[in-house]
Amino acid sequence: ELPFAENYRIKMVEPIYRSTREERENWIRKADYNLFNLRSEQVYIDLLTDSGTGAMSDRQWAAVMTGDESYAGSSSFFNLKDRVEQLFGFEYMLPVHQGRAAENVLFSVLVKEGNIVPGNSHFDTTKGHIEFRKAKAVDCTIDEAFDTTIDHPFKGNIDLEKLQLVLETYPKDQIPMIIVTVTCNTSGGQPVSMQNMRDVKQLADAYGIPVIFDSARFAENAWFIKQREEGYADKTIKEIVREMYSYADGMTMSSKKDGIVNIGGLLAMHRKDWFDQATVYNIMYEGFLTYGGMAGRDMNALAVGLDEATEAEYLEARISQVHYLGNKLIEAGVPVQRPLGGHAVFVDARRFLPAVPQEEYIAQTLAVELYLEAGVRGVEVGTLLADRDPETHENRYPGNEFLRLAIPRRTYTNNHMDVVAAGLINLFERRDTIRRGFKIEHEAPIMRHFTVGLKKV
Ligand SMILES: Cc1ncc(COP(=O)(O)O)c(/C=N/[C@@H](Cc2ccccc2)C(=O)O)c1O
Repeated sequence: ELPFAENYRIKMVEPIYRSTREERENWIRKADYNLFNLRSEQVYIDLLTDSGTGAMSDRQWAAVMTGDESYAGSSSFFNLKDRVEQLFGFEYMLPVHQGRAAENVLFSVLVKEGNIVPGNSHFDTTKGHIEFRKAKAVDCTIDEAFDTTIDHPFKGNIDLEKLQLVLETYPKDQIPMIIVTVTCNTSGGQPVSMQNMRDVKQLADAYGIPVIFDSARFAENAWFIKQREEGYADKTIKEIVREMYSYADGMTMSSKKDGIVNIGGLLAMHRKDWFDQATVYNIMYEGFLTYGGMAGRDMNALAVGLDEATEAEYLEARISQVHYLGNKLIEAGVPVQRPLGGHAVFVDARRFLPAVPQEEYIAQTLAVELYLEAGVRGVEVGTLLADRDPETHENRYPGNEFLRLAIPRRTYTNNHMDVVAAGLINLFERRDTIRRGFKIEHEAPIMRHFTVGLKKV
C-alpha cells in the first residue's frame, strides 16, 4: 500500500518572500492593523482567502489560449453553459464577474424591501446584498454549528424547526427564497447533508418558496457527502452534485473557489421568467448575456475548472491538505472548529485568547499576532465580518469568533503548512501574554471588514 499523494505535478512556480518581524511590525502598523491593506510581497504565506487564489491547470491555461472573445455568441460561453447544464441540470445560465455580482443580479429580481431570506449562515456579501435592499437574512443553522467542540458531521445543516417557524411567521410573498450555502463558510466550511437538502426542499415546496444554493464550494460539499453520508461512498462526485442540485430551484456561484479560476461567477436556474428579468440586470450591471463581465478566455478556463473540481482525486488532495494543517493544530491543543471543514481551518479565537475582551475584536487580534509571528495572513471571520446591526448600529457578536486560515487550491506545499502550524503553536504557548486587542478608528456602513481601520487599545 503506497501513501497518498497529489494527482498533479508542478510546472510553474512564483517566488514568495520571508521577512523579519521588525519589517512586519512596521508594515502592519502602516496598514492600520487591517490585513487587507498589506501588499502581497509583505505576506509570506497568504491564507487570507481561497477565493481566486488557486492555481489553474495546464488544460485551463490551454483553454485560456483558445478563449473566444466574440461580444455575442462566444463559443466559450456555450462551453460554460453546457458544463453547467451537465453538472447542475439548469437550462438557464448567466455569467457574471464573480459571486457578489450573481447575488446583485438575482436579488435585483427576487429581493424587495422588507423581505425575509432564511437559510444557513449567509456569508458577508450575500448578507450585504440582502441588507442593502432593506431585507433581512435569518440564520436557521443548527445549534451544533456554534459549539466548536461538538463533532457533528454536517454543521452546515439547516434546523428545520427554525426554518418552519420563519415560513409560518411571514406571508409567502415576503419570503422570496431560502438560501442554502454549500459548504457553509461562516460556520467553518461545514457541509450540508443530502438528507437536509431533501428535507429543506420538501418544506420549501410545501410553502411554495424557492430554494437557491450559494454554490461557492459545492464540490467540497459533495466530497463530504461522499465521505460522511450513508449511501454515497460509491457514487461519483458528479453524481452527488447532480442529486444535490435536484433539490434547488437555482444557484448563484462565486467561481473563484471550486471553479478554480482567478475571476468569474454565474447564476443558473430552471425558471425562464427569472432568467428574462435577470438578463436586464445582467446587461445593466455585468455585460451582455454571453460574457457577463468575464472574458471569453475566463469562461473557457472555468468550463475546464468545474470539470476538474468535481473529480474525487482532486478533492482528496485539496481537502487532505486542509486537514493536514488542522490535525497538526489539534494535536498541539489549539482550539479549532470541529470537524475540520473543506477550504480552511477555523481557529476558535475566543478559546485561544480568553483574556481579550469581546469588544476588542479577539479574532482580529489573533490574526495580527500570527502575521507578526510568521508572516502568515489569515482573516477574521467574527465580529468585524458580522457588521453592525442595521437598525441599532451596535456590534453584532456572532456565535463564533474565528481566525480563518483559508488554503488556496493547488498552491502551497505541506512544508508551508508546517510553518503556519509552528507560528500558531508558538502563539498558543505564550497566549497568556496576549491580553488586549483593537478598537475601530474608521469603518464602512456595510461589509466593513474589507476596509476597516483599527488601532491598538
Ligand atoms: C459562500 C460565499 N458566497 C458568496 C461569496 C461572494 O463571492 P465573490 O464576490 O467574492 O466572488 C463568497 C466570497 N467569499 C470570500 C470573500 C472574502 C472574505 C475574506 C477575504 C477575502 C474574500 C471568502 O470567503 O474568502 C462566499 O464565500
